[in-house]
Parts: sequence; C-alpha cells; structure tokens
Amino acid sequence: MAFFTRPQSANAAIKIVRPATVEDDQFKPAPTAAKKDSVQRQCRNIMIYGSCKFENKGCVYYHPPAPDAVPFAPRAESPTKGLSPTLSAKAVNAPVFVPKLPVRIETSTPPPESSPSPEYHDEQQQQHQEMYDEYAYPAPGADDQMQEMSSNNFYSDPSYDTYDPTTENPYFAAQAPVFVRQPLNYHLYSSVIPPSFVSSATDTHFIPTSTDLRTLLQGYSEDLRAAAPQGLNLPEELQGYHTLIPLENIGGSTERRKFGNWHSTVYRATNSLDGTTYCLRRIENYRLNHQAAFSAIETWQNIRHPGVVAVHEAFTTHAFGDSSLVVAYAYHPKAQTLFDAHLKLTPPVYQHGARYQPQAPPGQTQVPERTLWSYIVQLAAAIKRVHDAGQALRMIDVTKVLVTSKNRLRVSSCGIVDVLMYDSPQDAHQLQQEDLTMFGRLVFALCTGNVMASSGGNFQKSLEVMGRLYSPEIKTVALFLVNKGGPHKNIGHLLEIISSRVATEMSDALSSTDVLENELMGELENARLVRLLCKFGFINERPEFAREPRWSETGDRYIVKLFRDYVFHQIDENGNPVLNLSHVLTCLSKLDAGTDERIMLIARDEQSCLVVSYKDIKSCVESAFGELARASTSSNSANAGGYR
Ligand SMILES: Nc1ncnc2c1ncn2[C@@H]1O[C@H](COP(=O)(O)OP(=O)(O)OP(=O)(O)O)[C@@H](O)[C@H]1O
Repeated sequence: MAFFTRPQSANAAIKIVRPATVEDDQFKPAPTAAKKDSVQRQCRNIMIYGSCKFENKGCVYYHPPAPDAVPFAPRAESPTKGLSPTLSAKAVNAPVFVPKLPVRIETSTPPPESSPSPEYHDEQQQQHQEMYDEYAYPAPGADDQMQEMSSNNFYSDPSYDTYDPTTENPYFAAQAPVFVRQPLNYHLYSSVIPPSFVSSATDTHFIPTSTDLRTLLQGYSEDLRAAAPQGLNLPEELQGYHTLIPLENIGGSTERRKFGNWHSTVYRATNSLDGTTYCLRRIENYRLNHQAAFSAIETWQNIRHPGVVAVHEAFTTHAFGDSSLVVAYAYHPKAQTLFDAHLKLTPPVYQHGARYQPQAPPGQTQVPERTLWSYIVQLAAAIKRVHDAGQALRMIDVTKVLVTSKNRLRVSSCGIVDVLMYDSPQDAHQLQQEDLTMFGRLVFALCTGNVMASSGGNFQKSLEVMGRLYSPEIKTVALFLVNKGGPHKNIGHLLEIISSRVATEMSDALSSTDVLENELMGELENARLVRLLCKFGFINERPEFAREPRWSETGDRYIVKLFRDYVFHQIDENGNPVLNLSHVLTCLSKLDAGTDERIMLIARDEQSCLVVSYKDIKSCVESAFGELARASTSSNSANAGGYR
C-alpha cells in the first residue's frame, strides 16, 4: 500500500520528464558546489541495472558504496533455491547497454561554459522532451503561451470551430470559455499501414480504407473521451447522468434551438450505472400531466434497427432550474445531421479584415446519386421497421437524420413527439402517411440543396433541378412520396419501386461486413498480446519485491525475466539494439499458444543458459501471475480472471 500513498508535498502534481539516460549522465554539465551540498539523487543506472559504467567517469549522481546496501540492486549473492546451480543470481548483473553511437540532441541555446544552473538543466530536459514528443501535454508555462495563441486566433482546428467564442454565432457565447487543445495526430497512435500490408486499400461504399477507418475510429475514441468544458453552469448530476456536454449552441444571445414548438438542447452525458455515453435531448418547460405519456417510450425501447437511433429512457427533471423532459438516446460519436453534412452553407471567410460568404460552386453540395439511393434505401428500411411496429417516426427531417459513419444514416429523436403530443392523440395510419410525405420533402431537399424545395413556389423549379442532376427514378420516388396516394399508399410500395436499388445496397452492406471481418482478423491477436504484456508488467521488477531476491531472481520469475530479455532486449553482433517487431509478435503469439517449441534463454552475463519450451514459460507466467493475484487484497483482485 505504501507505494500508492500520495506524495508528501503541498503540490501533488509531479512534472513528467524524460527518464535520464546514460547519455544524459555522460553529457551532463558538472554540478555546482551548491548542488553537491544538497541531497544528491541516486543514479538511475544503479537503480535499474545495479551498476553504472560511468561511476568514476563523470556521472554526477549518487553511487552507494556497497551493492548490498542498495535496496533495488540485485544482490551479488542471492539464494538459488529452486534454480539450477548454473543460474546464479550474479547472472543478472549484466553489463549496461550502451548504444555505439551516442545521440546528441543539439539545442538552439548554447550550453553555458561552466556551472549551469539547475534551471538550465530543466530547460534542456524540456527541449529534449519536446523533440521526442511533438504532441506532449503542455509543460508548465505552456498554458500561457497557448492562451495567447488562442486569443490571437493562431490556433485553429476546423472540427472545433463551433467552440470558438470569437465567431459571430458562438456556442457558449454567454460564458465564452476558450477551448485550447492539442490537435491529435491520429497516426501517432495508429500509423499509416504500408500498402503491401493493407488488405483493403480501396474504400467500399460503407467502409473507408484501412488507414482511414483507423483514423475514423480514433476520432470516435477522442470524441467519447472529450473533457467537459468549464463554466457552462450545467447540472453536475442528472438522474444518474454526469459530465454533460452540450452538442449545440447554448449561448444566451443566440437564436434558441427549436424542436417543433419547444425549445430543446442536446447534450452528451455519461451514465454512472453502466459507464456508457448517451445523447440526452432536453425539452424545456415541459409539464407532465399523465405518467402514461411515457408509454410510447417503452414501445420505442423495443424498436432496435440500424437505421434508428436507439431510445434508452425518458424522465422529467428540475435539475436545469425548470421542469424539463429528457429523453436519453444512444450516442453516436462524431454524428452529423444531414443538414450539416450536405446542406449547410460554406462558412464565412475573412480576407483583409472583411467578412464575405463564399458562393458554393455549382454542384458542390450535390449529393452523389449512389449516396442518395443509399440514403433512400436506408430510410425506407427504418420507416418500414417502425411502421411494422405500429409506430410513426413523426420527425423525418434533415436536422434530425444523422450521418453516423461513411454513408450510414440513422433517424434520431424518435419517441419524443409521442410524449409531447400525448394530449392530442392522432390516428397511427395518418401519422404514417405523414412520415412518407416528410420523407419525400427530405429527398427534395437533398436533391436541390434547399430545405424549402418542395414547398409551393419552389416545387416546379425543384423538379427541373432534380431532372437535370439525377436519373428519372429519383424524381419518381420523390413524387410518389409527396403526392397524396390514397389510404393504401405505404412504405412497402416504395420498397417495391426501388427493389433493384435495395439489392445493390444489400450487396454493398455484405461487402462491408467482409471488409470488417478482414480488419478484425488482423486485430484479433492484439487483445491477447496486450493481456500478456500486462502480465509481464505486473510480474517484472516489482518494487516491493526488489528487496527479496528470491522473488525476481529465482524460479518462475527469473525465467519470465530472461524471456522478457529474449523478446525485447536482444542486441546484434555490434551490440546495437534489435527492434524487430515481428520477432516480438511471433514470440508473444507462441507464448500465448504455449507451443512445445524450445528456445534458449541466456543470462545477462552470458555465463549460463536455459533451454525451455514456450509451454514451460507460459506456465511460469501463469504461476507468477497467480501468486500475485492471490496476494492481492485489493478489490480489483476479483478482476484477475479478466487477464486470462
Ligand atoms: N444520438 C446522437 N448521437 C450523437 N450526436 C447527436 C445525436 N443526436 C443529435 N446529435 C448531434 O447533436 C447536435 C444537435 O442536434 P439537433 O437535433 O438539435 O440538430 P440541429 O441541427 O441543432 O437541429 P435544430 O436546428 O432543430 O436544433 C447535432 O450536431 C447532432 O449531430
């Protein structure tokens, strides 16, 4: 437990610096006299390797007089119980690895001639660290620089423009928080795969190329873990939901968002019961007259379809200071409304201090015909599912249909109108007819780029535009949907009209499952290997057992340690490190499988060796880990099974 206590200092924040290396020791400037008088830090080489090659050659850190006095250094004479006599503990006192070509990092600031101050050393370390990690979290003082950058508008990230309080229509204008974030370079985390290894170098209708798919998924991951902005004055907790983040403008000075006749706001929130992220749509000033109004939500909870955003639950709350209705939906990271994806005008541009609205080039907002058919088929399928369940969507609109990944549509906000309109019941068949009309209006809007395309005066002109840009079948579908077709018109008829397009859609959907299966195969080993690496992390170099040589230098643990060296710490004939990922993956996969193949593990002093099979090593890992799991008294010990 002692290892998990808080540091005894007023400020618990610990600056993260790049660990000292042999080079640091070698090229470190001579310490000042004042430094010598102060308490000196112990040399890391002693702590890690048990010895320091530079002890008498300029290393300025503290070297304890006798190895036996050093708690972390392996003992010269360790008990060899349970090991063959050839595997003495001396074996671990292997020479320290020193790269043949020491890398010096030149800094722009020339080092002072003599007696550099501790500050200079810190600065050097910081510069080194920046060179190592371009996207590191800001170092102390960097906040000020970033604030300055943000106030000067130097920093801009198109995906976060909406959070910029200096724009004309800011999201959080009332509180005007400034969002400063490091742009993530996703390929730092999932690097671009060389073309020869990419199974899906070309994108399919629903799935982008392997590399783009990874970028997309990293984007989802970032979206899901985005921190909540400060100062928005939102409830901290709401019926078990916390960390509310508005997904749209909630600034007081801007136009209020409407959902029909109600003011509404959409939030992302985390549910404390299941830890999952949800999308909450709040309707302001709603008065619940009959509990039965929520019965529609129960029906919607049972409607699961890939074209419908799943309804989770609904409740009323006073947490916002009024009486609000909140409906929780599945959250789809980075979702965009159809309006935002296809109909939104190009954002204004500033040039020479003047603002102007660039004219979108003709055809720029035009949805490609293949995409349009895909949208029509997906929406028709979603409507069919809902109508078959006896419900109506009641809100098929470009601002309520979401594009959730490549060419994938889902209808959002389902069930909410049913609750709001509970007091004015309407015939279900009538509502379903209205769904078809709304669907038709949406097709008109997507074809022409104008949300009012199907209304009165625009109707004829819109038909002309559609005829010019798309095949006649699109026009037929749009007219079928908006025209009054009698009481027997239903979604089934539309699906008959577009049956050939449905077949194309199905083929594309099946191709995408093939692509995803292929991608999954490539990733399958990762989870197993991460579990193995976690076990190594748990077993190797446990600080609390460092004083107990029998733990790490004998029996199972010693074999695990030598295997770790065999996998990760190999050097070539010139003493240079071998960084062969294939070797690592092959070894770990064989270990995971526990094969009978034998390998030779060599002690660090190269004086002794062991021939063991992967099966033996696997059982060593299991027994060492099992021993730790048994000793663990924390509540997490119950999760140890999760590593198997
Ligand atoms: N289930 C969801 N998952 C993820 N994001 C969602 C979800 N539902 C809505 N959003 C996002 O929330 C934002 C606001 O949604 P909303 O439906 O209010 O759209 P809007 O364009 O603001 O429409 P309106 O003008 O009617 O307010 C949109 O950017 C949308 O992408």
